[in-house]
Amino acid sequence: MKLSIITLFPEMFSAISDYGVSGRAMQKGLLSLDCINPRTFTEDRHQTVDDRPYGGGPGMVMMAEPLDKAIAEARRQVGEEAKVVYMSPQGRQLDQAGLLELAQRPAMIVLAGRYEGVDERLIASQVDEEWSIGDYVISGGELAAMVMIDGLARLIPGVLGHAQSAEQDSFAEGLLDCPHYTRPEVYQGQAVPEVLLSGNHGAIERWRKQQALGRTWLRRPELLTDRTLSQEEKQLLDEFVQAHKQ
Ligand SMILES: CN(C)c1cccc(CNc2ccc(C(N)=O)cn2)c1
Repeated sequence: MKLSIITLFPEMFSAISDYGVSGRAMQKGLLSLDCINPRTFTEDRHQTVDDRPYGGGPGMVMMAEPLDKAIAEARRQVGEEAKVVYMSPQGRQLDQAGLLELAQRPAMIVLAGRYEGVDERLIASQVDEEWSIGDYVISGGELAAMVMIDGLARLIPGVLGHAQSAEQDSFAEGLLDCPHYTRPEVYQGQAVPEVLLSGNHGAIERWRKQQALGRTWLRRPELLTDRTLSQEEKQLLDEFVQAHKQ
């Protein structure tokens, strides 16, 4: 996937280009990231990219023209058909299903706004989709863009080895994750659940599924209403609930 990011702070993106899964995806050429700074397209001495809001009110608004020119340059880089995505609290809430959709795209232009937002005329003329990482405001769209890019990077075929594969992500199944354990077998007097040491892969798979269902029921029951449970899953959850109520 070819990504072009419109941002006043390109250096921030080293956090995903220089580390981890997203960094490796870029090294493997499975993901490319290029940042374009709207300040490059200003003509005044102060390189002005923001100004006070019409109608008054706190803060500043990003001006349309430098962004328009930056997006035009981005289109030249990643192709005219790339969608322009704007990170904002007013956007569609990002979830694992949304990441799967985004990961299918060959290219994308991501607009990371600062201040109180962007001139609405730019949004109306250039933005295809608004996405939000959650119902809260942070100081800029950059961290939101990096969260989204990190999440979609691991879903790009070939990025994760089969050993880490994202298909088995519990969230890919609409459930919370099961508990995980590693050495030592006993830590501060707490032993690893016997089943995980049994080598019985069927029992281990059932236990993990039961734990994922049970923890979802305990912590995020609303996720279960959107999900039809198989007969076996219903049984596993009932067993968990009975044991929980003892
Ligand atoms: C209305 N307003 C303050 C605003 C509008 C647009 C961008 C920004 C930049 N900050 C962001 C960006 C995204 C998210 C998110 N939840 O994805 C949270 N904060 C702020």
